[in-house]
Amino acid sequence: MASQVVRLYLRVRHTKDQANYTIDHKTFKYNNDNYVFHRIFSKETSQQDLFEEVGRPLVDNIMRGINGILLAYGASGAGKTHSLLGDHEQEGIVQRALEEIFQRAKVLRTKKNIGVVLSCFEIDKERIRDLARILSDGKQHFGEESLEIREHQGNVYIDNLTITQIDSLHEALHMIQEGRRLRKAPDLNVESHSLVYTVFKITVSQKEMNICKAGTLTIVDLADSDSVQEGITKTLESLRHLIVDLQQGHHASSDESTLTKILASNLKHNCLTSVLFHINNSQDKPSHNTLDYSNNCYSHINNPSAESVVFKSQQQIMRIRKLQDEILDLKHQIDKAQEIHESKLRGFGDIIGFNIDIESVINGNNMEKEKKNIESHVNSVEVLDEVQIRNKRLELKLKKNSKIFEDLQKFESKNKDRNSEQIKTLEDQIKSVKIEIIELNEKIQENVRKKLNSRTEELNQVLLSNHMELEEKAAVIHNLPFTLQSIASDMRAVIEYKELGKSELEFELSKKFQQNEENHSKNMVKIKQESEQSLKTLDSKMRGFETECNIYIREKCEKIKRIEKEIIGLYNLFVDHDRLVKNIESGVFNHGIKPIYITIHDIPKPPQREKFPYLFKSLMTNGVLTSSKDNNFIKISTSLFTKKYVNTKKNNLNTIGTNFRVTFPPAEKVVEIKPDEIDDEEKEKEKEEDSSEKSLILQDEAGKLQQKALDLVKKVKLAKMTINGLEQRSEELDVEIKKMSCDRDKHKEMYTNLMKSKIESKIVIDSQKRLLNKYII
Ligand SMILES: Nc1ncnc2c1ncn2[C@@H]1O[C@H](COP(=O)(O)OP(=O)(O)OP(=O)(O)O)[C@@H](O)[C@H]1O
Repeated sequence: MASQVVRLYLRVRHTKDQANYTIDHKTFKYNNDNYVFHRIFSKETSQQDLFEEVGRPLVDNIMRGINGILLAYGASGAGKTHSLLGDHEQEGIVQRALEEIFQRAKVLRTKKNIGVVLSCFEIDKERIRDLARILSDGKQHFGEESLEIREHQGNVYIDNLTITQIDSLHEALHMIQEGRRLRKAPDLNVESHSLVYTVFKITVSQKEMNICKAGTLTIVDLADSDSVQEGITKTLESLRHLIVDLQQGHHASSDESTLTKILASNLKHNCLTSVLFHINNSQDKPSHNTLDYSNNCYSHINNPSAESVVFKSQQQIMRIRKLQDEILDLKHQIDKAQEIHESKLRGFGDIIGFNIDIESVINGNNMEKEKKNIESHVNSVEVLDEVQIRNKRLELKLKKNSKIFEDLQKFESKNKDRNSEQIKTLEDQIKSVKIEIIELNEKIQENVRKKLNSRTEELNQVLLSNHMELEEKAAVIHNLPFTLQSIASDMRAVIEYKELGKSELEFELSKKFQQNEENHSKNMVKIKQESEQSLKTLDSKMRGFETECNIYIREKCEKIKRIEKEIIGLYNLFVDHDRLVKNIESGVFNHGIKPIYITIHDIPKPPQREKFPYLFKSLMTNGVLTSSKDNNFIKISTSLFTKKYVNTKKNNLNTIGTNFRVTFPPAEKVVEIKPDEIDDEEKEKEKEEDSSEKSLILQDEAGKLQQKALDLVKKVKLAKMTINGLEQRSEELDVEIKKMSCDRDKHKEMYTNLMKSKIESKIVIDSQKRLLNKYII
């Protein structure tokens, strides 16, 4: 039966100085409770010390072919991963164990065939995820599917798990590093990997002659012990049962959880299980889960007899090996002694001339008979005494040796029974390893076959495509000289064309530039001239306006003066006229019935017409006065001339409103009223009326003049506006001139740009020339 040893350790992570608990080498005291461990590691314990105490015994065992399990237990952040994997400054137990294994393997490889295989996976809610799936492209991939646990002839194994043959420490560390990196979403959710178990499995196999032994070390970074997740508490509980069962020598029930099922494969054979509990003292109260759990385990394991089982069997193995060596040594000694004895007997027989039956002497069959025979023959010889003494000594030695031999045979047969059990277990182990190896081989072969097939297919395809490509390339190469020749000729043509184009371009550019310059200067001159001309015209126009205005104003002033004179004259006339009118009215119109005849010459119109040309003209145009063709009568139809000139016919006097129609009767019937007969008063009245009429006309005239003056002002304003417009235009012209100078600058810039592009195109042409030369070469 396989023997088991369980060791419990505690590592306390100190992040606080004061704590309400004390620790010593083996006991953790919290309030009144004592928790005992095989060893407690405090803050002073370095990673190396931890490895020496916890890791090295496990490494020693797997190098002897004894399995090992290391479980890191504790709340999240207590330091489980730190102990197992460490950080970039301080490596953990896993790396140090691998270092130790590879160091030992290096020494052992001179005598033995050593193989190290590594696998890492994690258990997340009872699902197994392979962390080290290395595909053909050599990259580490994250297997998403859950792997299955299978059993074959009592051996538990994970189907399809990547088991990597590791040849160097560097490879192993790289794989551990990758496995650690690939743990479930470590970057996205810091706490997520506290809920999964990370497992690293290291198997070291050794083969010497036909003897093969292998030991597997399974290292588990357990999930957060404080987690209330049902799956985790269940697994930890089943693990505790497993540990306790192992300690009590019961059959370990491993069906409860995935983890315990996996561990069971290690526990089938001799196994050393170490549980490293972790506590972080930053919490005011240490994690009771951890302490209670450890306490539960410890109460069952503190039984030294159990621990001694494995050591006893180890001692036995050592003792057996020692005894076997001793037996071989003794056998060798006996053979040597026999050889010496034989040669001496032969020498002695030669001396005494007696043929001794050496076989019988050695076998001791006829020892007594031979002795007597010898004694009877050599009694007389002194030498015989010496021979006898020697013989006796030899006899004694022989007896002693045969006794030892018997003892050894007895011991061997005794040990044989004990060894047979050990050998049986070893054989079992070898068988299981062999099966594993065969399965692995089969898997590897299948994988290799699949990969080979796919690779061959790929290669065939590649070959086919390469072949086609090569053929295409060959065709291209075949046509290359022609293509190159045509390219060369094309290039030559291009260069020639470009050179031509270049000179043409240069010529055109310089021509354009010159043209631009000329146009520009011409434009400038033209604009200048135009602007000067327009300014001059404006000036002359202004001057013309001014003189015109002056003349007009002068004329008008003269006119006004004349009108003033007229008004004065009219005023004088008015006085006479008024008097005349008054006379007429007093004589005839006061009652409106008396016929009055007025001869045409009484009307001052004809003589007045020349006298007051403006006034008459105005009266005529306004329809105030209308004369008949024969000048026989004058029609007065305006209110302005009410009661001024009245011609009456007998019984033919019409009065229409304030207007009077004056009709001149035929000559024979006209009663001539001579001017002398008209009263002075009437004359005065007439004059007055006339002058008022004239003054009105003059007023009217003055209004018109005013109107004209206003028109003139308007014209002046218009002229001013025109001047302003012209000024504006000249400003605009200034702006245009500026713009033109800007354009000139732009043209200059364009010219420089064109020159630049010319240089660039020259460079391109040169490079193409060079390329062409290359092609030609
Ligand atoms: N003894 C120690 N010395 C120095 N640093 C430590 C120690 N123990 C833990 N740490 C640091 O504390 C942090 C948390 O530790 P770690 O990740 O090992 O805890 P954990 O128990 O594995 O937590 P989880 O279960 O959440 O993964 C890490 O940064 C680690 O480097």
